[in-house]
Amino acid sequence: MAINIQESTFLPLQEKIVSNNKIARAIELIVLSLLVSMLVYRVVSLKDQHHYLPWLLAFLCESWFTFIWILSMCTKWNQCYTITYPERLLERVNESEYPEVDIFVTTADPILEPCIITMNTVLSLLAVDYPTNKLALYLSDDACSPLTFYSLVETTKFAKLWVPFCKKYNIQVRAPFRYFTSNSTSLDHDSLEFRNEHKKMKNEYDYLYKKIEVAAQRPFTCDDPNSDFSVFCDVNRSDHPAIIKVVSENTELPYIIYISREKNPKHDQHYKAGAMNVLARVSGVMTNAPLMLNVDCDMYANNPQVFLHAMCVVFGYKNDQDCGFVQFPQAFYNGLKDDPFGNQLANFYYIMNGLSAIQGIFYGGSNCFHRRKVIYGLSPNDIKNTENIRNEDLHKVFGKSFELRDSAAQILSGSNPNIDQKSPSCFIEAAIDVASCSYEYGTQWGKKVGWLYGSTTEDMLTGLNIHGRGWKSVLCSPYPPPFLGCAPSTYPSSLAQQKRWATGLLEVLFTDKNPLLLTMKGNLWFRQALAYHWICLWGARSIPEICYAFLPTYCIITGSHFLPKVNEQAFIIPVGIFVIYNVYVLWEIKRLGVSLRMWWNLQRMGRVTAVTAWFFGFLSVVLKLIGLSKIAFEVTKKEHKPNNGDGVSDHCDKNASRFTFDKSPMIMVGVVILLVNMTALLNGVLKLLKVDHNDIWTELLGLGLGEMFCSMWLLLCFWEFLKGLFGNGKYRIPSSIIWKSGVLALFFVRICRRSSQPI
Ligand SMILES: O=c1ccn([C@@H]2O[C@H](COP(=O)(O)OP(=O)(O)O[C@H]3O[C@H](CO)[C@@H](O)[C@H](O)[C@H]3O)[C@@H](O)[C@H]2O)c(=O)[nH]1
Ligand SMILES: [Mn+2]
Repeated sequence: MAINIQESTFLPLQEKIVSNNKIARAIELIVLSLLVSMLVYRVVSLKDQHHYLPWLLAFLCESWFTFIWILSMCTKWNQCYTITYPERLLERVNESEYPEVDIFVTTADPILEPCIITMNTVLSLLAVDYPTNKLALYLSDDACSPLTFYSLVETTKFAKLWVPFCKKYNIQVRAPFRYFTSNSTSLDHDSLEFRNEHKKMKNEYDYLYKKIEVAAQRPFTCDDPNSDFSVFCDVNRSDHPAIIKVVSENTELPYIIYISREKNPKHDQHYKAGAMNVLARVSGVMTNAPLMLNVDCDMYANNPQVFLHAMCVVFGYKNDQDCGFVQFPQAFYNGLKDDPFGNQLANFYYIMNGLSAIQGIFYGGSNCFHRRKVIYGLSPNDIKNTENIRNEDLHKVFGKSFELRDSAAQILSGSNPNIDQKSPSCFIEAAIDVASCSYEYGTQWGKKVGWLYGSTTEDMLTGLNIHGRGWKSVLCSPYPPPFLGCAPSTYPSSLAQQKRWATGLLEVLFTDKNPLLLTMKGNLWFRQALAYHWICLWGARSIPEICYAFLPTYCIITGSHFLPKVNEQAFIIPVGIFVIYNVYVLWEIKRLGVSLRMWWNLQRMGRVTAVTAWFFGFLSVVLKLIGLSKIAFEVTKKEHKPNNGDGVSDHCDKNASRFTFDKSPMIMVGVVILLVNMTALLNGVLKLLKVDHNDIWTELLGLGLGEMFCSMWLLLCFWEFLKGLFGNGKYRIPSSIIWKSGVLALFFVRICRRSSQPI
């Protein structure tokens, strides 16, 4: 794929900009030294304590927090980002030299992931600024739904109008459901012709929308055995043969192929990773493009130049090694104001730019351009001669399909992959073969090649493995945001997502791709390994967070201390940490141009998520490790609000950011923390009321101001839960959960009381 660009005579296609990070580093070092002082203080003053337990626990938790602080500091130490210049690419590289790209879209459930959303993603990708004949779009449908197939067929018809329309008028937003909302349709073209065509497009889209909506409401009939839909008759989504259909081979559009891989309850399906591997193989057989882009079904292309930006990175380095994959950020179009559930990833900014200064951004599962050879397991500089690749070896790695072995050999040897100009439908049989359940047995799929199995965050594991082989990766964040998706819009779905992430991330550490192993045995950089630990330990962080959250109440109830008293000099240390840390995070967030409210939400959700979703993630990994349960990939619900012209309906809905609750036990620890803190505060206040005015200061000191403050802070963090105790309908925490938590809270209080009695 290398093209001859004499770098010296041309301006670069991409540039790495290093940003000044001195102030942030200084503050982080100050916080670190305070954390260390706190630990030292704890060791030194342990002998003066009457109650060892809280002191010891606090010491352990704070050691852990310090460790996490060091991980994040190392990740964020240098900050840089990449900018790309597509106009230079257009000037310099002839369209015919652009590499082919296979586009993968995955969907798993037409109800949780409404077809119309997936189809908008498909349309936005079909219409990108890139030569049509270089693209093939594969839609993987894990639900084996005739509705999805039908929608794709109908969408293809609409695309024949939509794609030329977008290109002719250089439309900026090419997902119709976003385009036809009043705020994005600025009608930049004023001509009568444009207005007519615009109107026509709107009607056609509405028609498509109706058709899909109507089809969703009635079951598919099996009257005509010759119809395209007959294969879907009475199909059981978890037990059916592979269905692969070439929906379009017309040259006006990219190739469009529908895939529903074979499913059989006897075989592990490996969820999304399994789907991705089938996509890799089927596309390998059919089009074998050297690059592949993968997106989640809700991540539509919001910037029509996104492929050009990606090519700037692909062509922008002399060495392929510098760019194993190009990741675009995950941003959301339905993001609620101020991110009440803390799931829009804004606070990742500095971590991401920090990674860019190490080995490169993590693979995020969507919005990523991969090199096929990297996915096929090559290491940098590991281009094989075709003669060296023995057929037997290929067999062991890629499986028995001749077509796939041939195409893989082309990729591995770096020879021009497009010798074969046959159309995809010539390979249906071969494609069905490689989409079968048993195909992977005895091969390296999921182990060394393709998307790796063993974690529900297959993205993290796969990316880690790529970095482990010594590839670097690039984060590219052009404006407007290249992809926009659907963030979970309710608290329960956000919880489920966070739990899946915490589970999958922690699972990564227990595979043979553990970052430390890869640093020792492979080519993962040490600091990159630290960064991987920072993210993979999310689930484990729940334990110290929970312990720490119980300390203030324990101390208040038992009359003991886990923080220095106000009249001690050391009191300044925790106060310093608290103040500096919070002001620092606020400053970080402010620099991103977001509100104070968002800062509060993120900091609050940091506590809440850790003790709820992350804790359950931790538990599921423990259960898996001791062999008691298996982990499933629960798809998050994508909301499609039919826009009635305003397009911003969710933002106007005042209740959208209110917490709703379902029966999930995940929030239980949070409720217990809330209840015990309320008890402790009440306890403290009652004690104060009883004492004499003159003694109030001594009493306050005795109670421990630090502990009282922590307790109050926690109450504020769990404020939404407090509202949930008294809310109505879906805004109320289910009584069963309140009762169970109440019992646990009482139990805790009793233990505290008992341990405070003299033995
Ligand atoms: O059995 C499955 C399960 C899921 N999916 C697809 O996987 C994608 C991601 O699922 P989603 O429920 O949207 O998960 P998110 O948490 O939003 O996704 C993030 O986190 C996942 C790992 O947990 C990554 O796989 C995703 O790429 C990343 O965007 C969707 O397109 C699904 O259709 C499948 O194809 N088959
Ligand atoms: Mn998603």
